[in-house]
Parts: sequence; C-alpha cells; structure tokens
Amino acid sequence: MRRKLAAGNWKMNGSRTALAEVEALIAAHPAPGCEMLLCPPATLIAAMAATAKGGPLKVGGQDCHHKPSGAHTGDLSAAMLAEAGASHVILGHSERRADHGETSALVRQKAEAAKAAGLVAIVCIGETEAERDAGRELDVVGGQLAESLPDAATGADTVIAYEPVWAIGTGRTPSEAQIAAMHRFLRERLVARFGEGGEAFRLLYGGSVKPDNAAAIFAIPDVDGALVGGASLKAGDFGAIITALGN
Ligand SMILES: O=C[C@H](O)COP(=O)(O)O
Repeated sequence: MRRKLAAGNWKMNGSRTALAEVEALIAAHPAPGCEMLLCPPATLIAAMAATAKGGPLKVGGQDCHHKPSGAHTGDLSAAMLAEAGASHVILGHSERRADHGETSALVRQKAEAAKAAGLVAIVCIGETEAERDAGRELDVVGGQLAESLPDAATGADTVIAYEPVWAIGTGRTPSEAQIAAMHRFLRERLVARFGEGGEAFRLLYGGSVKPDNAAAIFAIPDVDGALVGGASLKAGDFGAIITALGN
C-alpha cells in the first residue's frame, strides 16, 4: 500500500517569518492521514526542522550536488541537507533543468547521492507544452524517467513527480484523462523495469494543484499525492490539500 504524500516546494520564497505558517500547519494537522512534507530554501531547512520538532511534518531540500564534498562553490551535498534536518530532496525540477541545464543523467547521479545520504529523492519529470502539442509527451517523459532513475532505486527511497512544465505556476492543469494516461504509463514503465517493485514507487502530480482542484486530482488512479508550489506557502491552502489527500 503506497502512503499518500503531500509535498510542498517553496522554491525561492519564504523567510523566517514564514515559519509562522509552518506552526499553523502543524497545529491544524497533528496527525495527518498522509505524509506531509515542505521543502523550503536551504537556508530555512534547519529552522523548519526545529519547528517541526520530529513530528509529522517532514522537511526536504530542493536540490543537492551529485558529489559528497569538494570544490563546488555554492553547492550543498545530500549529507549536508540531511545534517540540517532534511529527510527528502527534490531533484531534477524543470526549473533546475531549464535554469541550470540539468540533464537526466545528472539527476540520476544526484539521486544516487541522495540515496547514499539516506534521503528520499523526489525525481521530477514532465513535458513542455510544445512537446505535448507535438504528441511527444510519452516519449519525453518516458525518456526522463528511464534516464533519471538509478538502477538501485526503490519505492522506499524514490518518489516520482510528474509535472507538465506548462502547468507549473500557470493555473492550467491537464485534463483528468491526461493525468490518468500519464500516470498509468509511468506505472507500466516502472513495473517493466523494476518488476513487482515498480508498484511501490509513489507517483505525485504537480502543476497548479490548489484547494479547489485537489480532490478531483487525487481521485485519479495512480495519483499518490502532489508536489505543490504556490499553494504550499500558506498553511490554509496547503492544509486544504492535505485534507483532500487523506486527513
Ligand atoms: O514543485 C512544484 C511545482 O513546480 C508546481 O508549482 P505550482 O503548484 O506553483 O504550479
């Protein structure tokens, strides 16, 4: 049985004052029926983990370097995130693929580094609008899945987040049929590669998930939760999504 996961990605937003939202979220959801995770900027991981006090809210990073240490100015290793209090790390988000030229091959190395440090990797994949318009979304996303996942990945240490690039921050979402088709395709690919173990990977949907569309998205087969951007910044909005998922 795959445990549902509500993951929030604060991206480059938030400051210490925003930890009041985290306190409100924890107070409103002391025993959520799903896993609850927030990934703030790295500067806030330790403070957020202290606020979470080992309770149900987990804290994650938004990226890590693929090496354990060395001359990589400005980067953070997976072990550093773990030491700061992270249990998860988002990898290969489309904004990092676009802004920093991250390839699926690099994402795979980062996922290996995350696993070595004991972090759960949330590996992001998704097509652009032009790729979908050209009918290439399965090829593109299938390729990203194949190339980004290490051979040793398991459902215990790896989560997949399907995020169509054109749905991120736009207020647009794919139809329920389009999400269902993509998640079914991803499940088939995972089972083809990992056998029965492929059933254990959680598949999150991401891209303009809001309180008013969350329940409909979570009712789609093989949607095991969401990776939420803008709506994870406010305790009320993220809390409503958590409630829709299983509280
Ligand atoms: O990581 C989160 C996604 O990029 C979704 O962002 P959004 O919910 O603001 O569309």
